[in-house]
Amino acid sequence: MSDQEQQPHRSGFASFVGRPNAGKSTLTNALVGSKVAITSDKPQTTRSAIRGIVHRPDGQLVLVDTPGLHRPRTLLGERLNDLVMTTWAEVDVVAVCFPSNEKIGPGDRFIVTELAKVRRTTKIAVATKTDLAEPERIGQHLLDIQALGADLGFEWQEIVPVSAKSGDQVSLLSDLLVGLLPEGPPLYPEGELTDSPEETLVAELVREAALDGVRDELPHSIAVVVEEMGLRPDRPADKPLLDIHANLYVERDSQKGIVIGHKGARLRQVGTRARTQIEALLGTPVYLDLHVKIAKDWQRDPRQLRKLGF
Ligand SMILES: Nc1nc2c(ncn2[C@@H]2O[C@H](COP(=O)(O)OP(=O)(O)OP(=O)(O)O)[C@@H](O)[C@H]2O)c(=O)[nH]1
Repeated sequence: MSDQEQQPHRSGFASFVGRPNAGKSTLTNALVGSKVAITSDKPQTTRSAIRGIVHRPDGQLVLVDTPGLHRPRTLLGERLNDLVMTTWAEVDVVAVCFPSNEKIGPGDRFIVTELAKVRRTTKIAVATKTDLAEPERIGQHLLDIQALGADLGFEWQEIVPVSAKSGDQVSLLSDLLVGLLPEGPPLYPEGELTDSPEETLVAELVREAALDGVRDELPHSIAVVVEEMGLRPDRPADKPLLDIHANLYVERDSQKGIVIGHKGARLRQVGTRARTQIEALLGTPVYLDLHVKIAKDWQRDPRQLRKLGF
């Protein structure tokens, strides 16, 4: 037997956290090797806890993708922060992402201050987007990250520089994360990339398509709910068609106009883009029926929030 075969199998959960746009979703995708978490140039696109699963001979790493933590201003903001804190206490490892091309700021400090309160969980730091920074700058960044931990009274278990774009150090990060998990058998069947319901993934892809190119204030006001999803009956086995009916919720009439566009042109683009992504994900031709609805001030209304799945 080689050394590798004698190693115990490990399994557990890790969560990437960090301020908006820190590169958490992209890193999740790079580790899992398939598009399961959405990415966007717009901050705060990750709302649901979508998990990607890394299957390896020596371990299984379940990645829990949480929303960004930020100072709450609405009821939705508070719910999101609660969700984040609960997740941190439940997972084995929290990996805080600090983009290498940006200085550590008050947003990072806020997150790490909150994380420091969660005692049990192993904390590591990831310097993301190293392809966007010079080596000297990365060196300083790593020192700053270490100092931030020390300042808040703890030591990072690891500090790892990574580029999800170029793939540099991604497999090292995978090794480190698996090494930090407890011994145990796989938690999910092999081949499973995510345990989120397909509806959640579909809703996220529609939301991603709807966010593309819209004004900065709009992203926070869009929610997508998949009302119905199923294979169309009476289709030949070799020509399946998946029917998806989804509602795209905005808060105000003016936002509805923006999403729909002139004579519906923008909504058609959103539909086409989302459909292409969903087909690629599920491997089935899709008929996507998309409607825009107004849920007035849904971010502040508990009943609306529950209906929209928060
Ligand atoms: N050059 C480069 N860009 C990256 C890298 N990782 C992420 N990005 C880009 O940074 C932006 C934000 O990445 P995301 O993965 O969506 O960031 P996030 O932290 O999940 O963002 P939120 O969901 O808003 O919290 C996207 O435009 C990515 O393409 C990287 O390693 N190198």
